[in-house]
Amino acid sequence: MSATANVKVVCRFRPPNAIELRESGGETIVQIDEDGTNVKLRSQEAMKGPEAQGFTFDRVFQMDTKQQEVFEFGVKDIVHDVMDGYNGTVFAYGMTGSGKSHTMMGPNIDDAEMKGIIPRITEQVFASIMTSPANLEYLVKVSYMEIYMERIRDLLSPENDNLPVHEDKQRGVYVKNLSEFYVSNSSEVYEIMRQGGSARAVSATNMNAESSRSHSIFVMTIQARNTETGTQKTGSLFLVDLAGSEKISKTGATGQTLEEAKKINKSLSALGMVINALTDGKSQHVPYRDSKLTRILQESLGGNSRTTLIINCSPSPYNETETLSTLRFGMRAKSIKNKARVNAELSPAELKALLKKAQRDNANSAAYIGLLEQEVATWRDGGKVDPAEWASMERALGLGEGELEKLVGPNGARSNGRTTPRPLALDRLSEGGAIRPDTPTSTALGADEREEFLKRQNEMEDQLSKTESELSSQEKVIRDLREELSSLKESESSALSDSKSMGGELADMRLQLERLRYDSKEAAITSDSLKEQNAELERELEELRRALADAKSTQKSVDQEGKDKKKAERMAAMMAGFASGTMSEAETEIRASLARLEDAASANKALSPEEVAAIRRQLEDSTLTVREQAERSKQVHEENAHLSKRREELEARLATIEQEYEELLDKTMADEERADADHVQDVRNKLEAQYVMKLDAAVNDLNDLKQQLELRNQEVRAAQSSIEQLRTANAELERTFKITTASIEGGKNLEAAAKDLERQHKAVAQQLADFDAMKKSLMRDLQDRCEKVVELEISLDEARENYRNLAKNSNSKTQQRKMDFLTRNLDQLTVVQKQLVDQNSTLKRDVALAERKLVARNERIQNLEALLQDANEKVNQQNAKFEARLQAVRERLDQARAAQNQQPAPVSNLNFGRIAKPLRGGGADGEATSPTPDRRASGFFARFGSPAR
Ligand SMILES: Nc1ncnc2c1ncn2[C@@H]1O[C@H](COP(=O)(O)OP(=O)(O)OP(=O)(O)O)[C@@H](O)[C@H]1O
Repeated sequence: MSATANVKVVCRFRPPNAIELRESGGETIVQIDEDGTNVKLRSQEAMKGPEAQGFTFDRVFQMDTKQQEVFEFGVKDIVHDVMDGYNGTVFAYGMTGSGKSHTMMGPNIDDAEMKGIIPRITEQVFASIMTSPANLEYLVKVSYMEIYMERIRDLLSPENDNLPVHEDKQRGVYVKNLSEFYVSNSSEVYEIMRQGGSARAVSATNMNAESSRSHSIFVMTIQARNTETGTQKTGSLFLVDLAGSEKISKTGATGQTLEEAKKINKSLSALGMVINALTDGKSQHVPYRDSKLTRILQESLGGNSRTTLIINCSPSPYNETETLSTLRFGMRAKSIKNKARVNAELSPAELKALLKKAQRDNANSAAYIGLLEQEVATWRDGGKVDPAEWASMERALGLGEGELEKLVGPNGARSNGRTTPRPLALDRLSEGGAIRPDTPTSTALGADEREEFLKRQNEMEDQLSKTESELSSQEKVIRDLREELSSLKESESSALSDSKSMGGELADMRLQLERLRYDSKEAAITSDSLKEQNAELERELEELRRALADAKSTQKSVDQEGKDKKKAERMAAMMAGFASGTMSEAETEIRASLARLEDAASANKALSPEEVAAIRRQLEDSTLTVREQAERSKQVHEENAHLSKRREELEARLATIEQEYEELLDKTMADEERADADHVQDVRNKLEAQYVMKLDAAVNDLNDLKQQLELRNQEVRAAQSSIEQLRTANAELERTFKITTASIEGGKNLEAAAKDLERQHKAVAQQLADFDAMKKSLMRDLQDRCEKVVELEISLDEARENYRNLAKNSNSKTQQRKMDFLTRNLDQLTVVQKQLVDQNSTLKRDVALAERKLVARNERIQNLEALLQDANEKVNQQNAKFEARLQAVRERLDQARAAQNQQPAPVSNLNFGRIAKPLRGGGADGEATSPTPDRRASGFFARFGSPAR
């Protein structure tokens, strides 16, 4: 039931790929002989030794070999073996991108032309079941796993990571907890392949856009049960797509891909070591346990398996080194010897027969032992036993000489020329029970010890796997955390850099703000200083004005002094005129009367009544005259009052004119200060015209007034002289009256006359006193008026002088100088004022500019502050996000920690394959010719009590 056979090795070259075409222009270095069994690379021609002849394999496939052809020659037979209860292995080996996956699975499992070996095997299995005898019932189950980063992962339940490898007496080496799906047709297998394939670890490298980063192992277990005999055979087919060996320099692997490459290369080198140990003929120990791959393939390499190795190679010189290495690997593997046997379980009847036989054998052995013990006892007692009497199985069984040999054959055990055959039933039993090859470690152990060893080993594997799982989940958590941390660090660093740049901007802005504030302050200071300068200049201007006004007032006071002098002179002249008045006629008459009275008195003679009457008349006349004069004086007084009023009006008008003149002059000066020299002349001309007009009017008024005053003066003078005359006449009369009084003392008539005269004299004296008082007041009044007239005349003269000065219009040198001085001053003032105005306007412009800038900068500052606020908000938001992410990471960490202690339940999207579906042989070799669904599933229905059976 067992047969030793070498590993079958086939070699397949693929067409050059794009990189090779680019690098080597499609050149190939492969020579395959006509038999299609030997391949020689170009470099081998120059070699010496065995490799110079090339490499010989069971078959070498050209670049254009079809998938079907590879299947037909390479693996089709294995399908039959597996269905007969043998284990089978097909595995593809080669550098990355050499076509392993293309060969094993194919680019598309639904493409009849391109589908690879695994789908074809699947179809072949179900086709074989269809053609197998009807008394055979099959159960087909599949598993799909990968070894990724030295961890076994169930591709049909990817959450089952890091599964442990176990070994026991019955099953040999197997993966514990690997999910198995019962399948009843190719479609279900394809579905499983698709699902498992989608879970595989694949990455793009420089050498292969879809590089397998794991070793994938598709396991198909076929259990065939003979429904008649109860015999059961189980064959497992391992379809292995190894990850490709790769040169890091070529694949450009980095990071995780580099880690994967390291693990891939390590496990492939472990495979190479196992093959070396198996083939060098010296090694006592085969290092199966050095990697998960070799551990799983333990049965396939040097064990209970019929194995085919497909080495995939590149034909291009670009990959010649790798191809040579692959070919050498294939050559070494070719010499591995496997001892495949049928994995059969005996039926109860067979077991019974065997038991019976064993019991019989046992009885024979007991008889033989009895004979031996007798012989031993004789020998021990010092006796001798004749050689013909020696105990033998033949004697124990009562057989004749040589009959036993005939019975057991030449292989029977011989001891000291005695045949001691091993019981056939035991052989058979031991064959059925010990179907697994012993592991190197356990070969030296007894059966019980070996079992104990395996049990212990499995426990340790479980622990190891658990620890590895924990470690890996810890590593995953750590990796995740590191990633989170790095992303958080990145975001933190970006936030920091943002914050820094914003801080920089903020600092810049603050600096700008500071500078602006400083500029603004400076501008304010400059503005203040300019204002001060302006005020200073205005003060200077004011002082100049004041100086000008002082000069004017000084001029005025000088003029006033001259004016006062002139006034005094004129007053003296005017008053002198009043002093030399002529006597009036009445005064003369009175004086004549008085003279007569005095004469009469001196002559001491009495006056005649005529003379008294004459004097009386004269007195009455003089009284009348005095009255008239008083009346006249009153009128003059009234007229004077009227004139005074008029004069006051004129004075007021003159004052107004002067004031206007002053204002005009000031205005002109101010205008002159502001206006150009041309304007000064215009204004001056206008002023002169106005002044001349007003002066003419004033002169006319003054002339009128003067004339009137002259008339009044004359009248006053006349009245004064009459009064004087009357006074003199009155005095004369008094004197005369005294004389008359004295002369009348002698006569009574005279006494009365004298009394009467006395009364008259008193009345006249009274009148004269009144007249004197009136005269005095008139004189005072007159003096006042004269003063005013003189003042008016002086004013008039001044006005005239001014007028003349103005009329001369700078003809006067003094005036010219004054004008020049004033013009210079005015020019200077104009220049200064212009400068000030310029400065002022420049300053105003600057201030306006600075204010505008200030406003703009304030706006910018506000904007920047708003930006800053935004940035702060963003930073806060980022911080909040960061916190939230940190919290999430913490939660995930907690969850991961909590999950560590819980074994995840297998999850699969596959909604079939969990219940065994036995398939009945199609009966092509038996009574039935065409399979029917009922027949195929008969076992299933039988098992679940279906009425179909
Ligand atoms: N015999 C062939 N004919 C045509 N194209 C092929 C052949 N063999 C491989 N290829 C193509 O070469 C590329 C690489 O093949 P594949 O992925 O099977 O390589 P691999 O050995 O599995 O690589 P890796 O070890 O990196 O997974 C694929 O695009 C595939 O279609």
